[in-house]
Amino acid sequence: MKAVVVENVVKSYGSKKDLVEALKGISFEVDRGELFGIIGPDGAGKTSLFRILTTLLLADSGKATIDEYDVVKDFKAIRQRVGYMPGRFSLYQDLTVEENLEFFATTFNTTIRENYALIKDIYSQIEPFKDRRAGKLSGGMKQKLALSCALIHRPSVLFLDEPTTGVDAVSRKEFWDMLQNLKRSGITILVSTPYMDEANLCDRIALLQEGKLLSINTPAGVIGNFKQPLYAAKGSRMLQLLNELKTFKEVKDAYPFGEYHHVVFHDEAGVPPVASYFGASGVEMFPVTPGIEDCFMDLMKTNE
Ligand SMILES: Nc1ncnc2c1ncn2[C@@H]1O[C@H](COP(=O)(O)OP(=O)(O)OP(=O)(O)O)[C@@H](O)[C@H]1O
Repeated sequence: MKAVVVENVVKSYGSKKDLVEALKGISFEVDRGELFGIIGPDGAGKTSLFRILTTLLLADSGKATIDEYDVVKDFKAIRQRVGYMPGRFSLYQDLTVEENLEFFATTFNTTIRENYALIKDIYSQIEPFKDRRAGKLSGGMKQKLALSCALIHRPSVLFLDEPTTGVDAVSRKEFWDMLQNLKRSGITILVSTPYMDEANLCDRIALLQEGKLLSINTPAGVIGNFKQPLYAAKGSRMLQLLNELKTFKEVKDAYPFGEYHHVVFHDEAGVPPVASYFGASGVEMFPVTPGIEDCFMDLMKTNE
């Protein structure tokens, strides 16, 4: 049984003149117990997709099921089965940590004690502050409380919409460690993120751009499909270098990447003439292994 099945889901907002096509026919499946990442920049359609799958928004067309329950017909059953941590902080700022958790537990007809074992690792880190109002917590602590609340009814499928956006690097790392532990307890997790480096921590990823899925694969599979030569380049005048690189017919794409530019060539034959031209003017250029971000850039370029 698949935990999530999405078939040709379409969602638009607005009307004719200012129509926004947020999802342009999305299809994918998620296996039970998988940690599945939806990777995409702002506005790609991640939130719309999650809201449809958690029964908070109706799609214009297409079909989706969670644990074989239909998101439209069986919305009540799905609400019992899914946990949802929305992108923006969704907790009651004026309630304390413990009151927030109790509120969510009561909504699902359960108690903190009944499911304490599931949230223990996460909740115990904020439990010393259980009398503090949620609005007074740090970003990382809010995130842990929101995750505890999304888990308190022991969901079968957990949806996390950009859980690490705006959270510091240490808390981000901790958060992903928590997800790996949750995965071990058998929960299916769908997590959206704009951070490419987090893609490597998922079992499989779907790359979403302007409402379209560009690729669905394991992180290694996505990288394995990148076959073109990729080089890093650095010179004394980086903007000029970037513009100049783009004028070569051998260069498929060039974009800033940290302190370097990444240069994608159409094929190996195109590398020597470009490398020797820039080598003569003191530009440093060497081959690099592609990462998810390079693959995403390339898929977007191809998709244009
Ligand atoms: N209620 C709405 N009315 C009109 N347009 C909307 C509405 N909600 C979303 N959109 C638009 O639909 C597109 C997809 O938005 P969505 O929030 O699903 O993407 P996202 O990947 O979650 O991005 P973000 O991280 O910025 O929320 C965007 O262009 C957004 O502006």
